[in-house]
Amino acid sequence: MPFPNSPFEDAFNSRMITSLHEEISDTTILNEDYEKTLKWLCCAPKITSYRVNTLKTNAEEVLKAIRAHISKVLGEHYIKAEAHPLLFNTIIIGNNEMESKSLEKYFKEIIVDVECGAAILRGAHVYAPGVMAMFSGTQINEKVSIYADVNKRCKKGLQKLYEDDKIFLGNGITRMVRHQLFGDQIVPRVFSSPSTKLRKKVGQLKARCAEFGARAHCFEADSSKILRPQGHSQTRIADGPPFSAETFNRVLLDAPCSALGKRPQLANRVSEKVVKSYVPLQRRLFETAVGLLKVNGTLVYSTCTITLAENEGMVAWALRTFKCLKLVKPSLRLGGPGWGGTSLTEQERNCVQRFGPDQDVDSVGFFFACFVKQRS
Ligand SMILES: C[S@@+](CC[C@H](N)C(=O)[O-])C[C@H]1O[C@@H](n2cnc3c(N)ncnc32)[C@H](O)[C@@H]1O
Repeated sequence: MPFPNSPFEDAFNSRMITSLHEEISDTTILNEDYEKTLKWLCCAPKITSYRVNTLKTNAEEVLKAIRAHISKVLGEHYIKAEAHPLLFNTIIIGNNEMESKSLEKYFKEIIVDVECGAAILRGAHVYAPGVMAMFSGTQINEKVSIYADVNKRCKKGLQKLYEDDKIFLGNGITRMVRHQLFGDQIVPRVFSSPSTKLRKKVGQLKARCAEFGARAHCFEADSSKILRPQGHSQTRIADGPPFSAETFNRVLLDAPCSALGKRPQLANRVSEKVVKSYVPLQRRLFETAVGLLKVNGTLVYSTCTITLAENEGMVAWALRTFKCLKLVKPSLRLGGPGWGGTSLTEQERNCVQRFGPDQDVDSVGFFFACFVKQRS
């Protein structure tokens, strides 16, 4: 089947994307723009950007190494790698534009889940846990065609032709056989608890910071509760949260969000309740962030979603709620203006940056806004 025009089911309430939290909005996003956005979400970005660690090397050196690797492995001019025209530490690698439509299809098929399918479309190899079905008798080093199970109905371990809707992703060569993928018996798996995982992540982050001579203080806390109530004595940052008001010069609130900007999304069955659950959390985190920020300090709010409520809606709410905040326009502009339909003026909509189908850079869908805290 062809790529879908929307990652959502027919019953999906499109107003979840274009309406505001609680308030009624009359968003000016046109139906055709909305449809274009949904189609854009289904396909993979045409580029992948990498930020070069300039403490270790520079973009030119990395670019040379990448180009040499590409030409050795895939042949000259197969994939383009370029320096970003405006960001000195960024490299852009183009997607292989070879049309999967023109590929020969093999008799033996591999069915993968939609998450694995999305990763493959971004250039990943097929990873074993994502495989749902493989013909019985498939040997190592066999040529196979790979499809995504777009309706999420394939039974794990299926060994014959999967007849439900499936999207052709490309061809590959098998490196494992069925019993390695699915096992002969059910093997219990031990999952680490979220806090074990988090501690491991924190340990890795600290080690990376130490490698570059940076001092990092990492704390495990609910960030909506890390502002010390007024009247309590000042503490040192190293002592951990809660922190006193006006402690930080800069705050990056890369907020938990509905992540609807992820690309590609072949099928997304997110519920209305889940999408709506983010704004209250984002508001609580925002309130803490403003409290922790010093006067003249900078706050950046960002999401990787496309909903009006979590993006322009949050900015409009923040400007109404915190009179000390001034929305500023970053000098570098790569994204487009914010959507209409909130109390933001046109000038304010031109201060935020929204990344959608109309930008020169074909990124994932995301949004950011930059504020400076003034003396109230
Ligand atoms: C968009 S991600 C941020 C990713 C991060 N900037 C990075 O580069 O790894 C949002 C993160 O917020 C975390 N989160 C969600 N609720 C939180 C809370 N109440 N306090 C602190 N972190 C929270 C999520 O676990 C998630 O890791």
